[in-house]
Amino acid sequence: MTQIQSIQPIKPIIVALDFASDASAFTLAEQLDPARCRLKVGKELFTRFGPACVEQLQRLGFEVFLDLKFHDIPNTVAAACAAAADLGVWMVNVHVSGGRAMLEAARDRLNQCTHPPLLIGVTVLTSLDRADLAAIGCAGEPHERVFALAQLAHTTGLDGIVCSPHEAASVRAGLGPNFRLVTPGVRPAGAALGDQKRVMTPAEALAAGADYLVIGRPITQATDPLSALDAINQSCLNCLEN
Ligand SMILES: O=c1ccn([C@@H]2O[C@H](COP(=O)(O)O)[C@@H](O)[C@H]2O)c(=O)[nH]1
Repeated sequence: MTQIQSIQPIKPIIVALDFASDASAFTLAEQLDPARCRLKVGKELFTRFGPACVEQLQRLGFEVFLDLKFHDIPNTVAAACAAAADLGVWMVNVHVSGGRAMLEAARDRLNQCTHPPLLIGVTVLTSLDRADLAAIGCAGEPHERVFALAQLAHTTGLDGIVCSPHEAASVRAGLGPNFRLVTPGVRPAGAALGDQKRVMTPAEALAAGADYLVIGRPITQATDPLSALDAINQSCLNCLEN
């Protein structure tokens, strides 16, 4: 398999802790190893349990991706990004469709922070296909819109984007090895897709140039989440070695 050049990290998996109970999230986190994965706190966990749950996961030694997908007027998004930096998270994200001024405001505010998190732009949600985009007035293929949004994120100084693995190779080729590609929409072969529409396996996503793979239910809903993560990590290792 040809490895597309990128800044592949040693631990590409970000486990999405989408739980309604903080006890369930922490029970899983306490079994996981911060040397082998990062964690993602999204809207459900954060809305129920707030910054305290992020701090508790960081105390366990994990780097946390705060996935709140900020999308608002520039002043509001910049302030929210500063709040995320104060929380000490590793990565934070905003919707690129919030526009140039919003992206620049977020970038400028984080540049003033001592330890800024990686600033990542969400392009086209992995649950959307061409028909879904058409229904919200966006003509064309998802990859075309992803690439246009990726270019805007790149020119406004973001550290990378969220896209599906399907767009990773073209964005990597167009925007170079240092632009971080974070891909949800990742499913081990045979796993249920759920609401994801633009999907690849972990090895395929890495081979396409993804840096970080966001994986939730295939790990968190598995009978044995640790074995599921180990198997995915092994498939990633095999891919990176080949
Ligand atoms: O385009 C996007 C952006 C974010 N997500 C988030 O990733 C995880 C995926 O979870 P799975 O259980 O592996 O489907 C979830 O937290 C989403 O909010 C995404 O899926 N697509």
